[in-house]
Amino acid sequence: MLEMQNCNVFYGKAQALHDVSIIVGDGEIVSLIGRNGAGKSTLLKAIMGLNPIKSGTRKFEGRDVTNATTEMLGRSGIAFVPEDRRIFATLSVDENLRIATVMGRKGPWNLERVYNLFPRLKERMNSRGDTLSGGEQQMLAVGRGLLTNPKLLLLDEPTEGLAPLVVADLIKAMELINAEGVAILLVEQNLKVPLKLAKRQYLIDNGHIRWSGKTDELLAEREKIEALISL
Ligand SMILES: Nc1ncnc2c1ncn2[C@@H]1O[C@H](COP(=O)(O)OP(=O)(O)OP(=O)(O)O)[C@@H](O)[C@H]1O
Repeated sequence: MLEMQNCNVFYGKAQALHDVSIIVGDGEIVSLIGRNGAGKSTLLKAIMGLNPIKSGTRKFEGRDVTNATTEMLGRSGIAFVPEDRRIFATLSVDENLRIATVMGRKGPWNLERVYNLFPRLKERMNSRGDTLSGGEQQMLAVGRGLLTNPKLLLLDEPTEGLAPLVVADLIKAMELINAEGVAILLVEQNLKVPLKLAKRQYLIDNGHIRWSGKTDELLAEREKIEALISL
């Protein structure tokens, strides 16, 4: 579905991604793991067209979309849920969601289905964005992404800083979303959630993909991998 090949990304003169190649197959959940500052958000933004790719290629569903804009990539079916969630503080939960329905593609996800997936959002539908807990904000951000009816959802550290019970709810939600055929590229700093959800993993460090493989291969090399992400 998504194929990034030999991508190089710079901030000014500083190179943030070096020859990064990553593939997400149809309906797959793939994780991108790495410590603080490793280049995870930079790669998600490069996939979404928010960071220019200086050299390398981006393909989506077999088409070369290296030169596509963020809007074009969104219309093709990629949605990005950023780390800071970008909730509209003065709008209610319901208003935050309705705005996404205006921007979205046609498809199976609608307001009712998002409220079914996250009943807590329904309970809080009239609450302002700035009164939500971290977990509620994350649910809202994911719900908003879904309302664009993506084929691929890019999630930047969705469980960071959340209580274990909320993380468990989000894991269930991600499984349900994936069961509906939506592929997920999940960025996390530690292995906990990726090991539960993803069948394949990439490890990024200092802008380089240092390791990639199946989750059971990762488990066999767990100590080495944990050393790479915890330094
Ligand atoms: N807008 C920017 N301008 C300049 N340098 C940046 C910018 N954004 C990120 N960087 C640098 O690029 C490198 C990769 O940062 P990035 O945010 O992609 O890391 P990350 O793995 O997502 O980390 P985190 O877990 O902190 O979000 C870091 O050295 C960071 O300082």
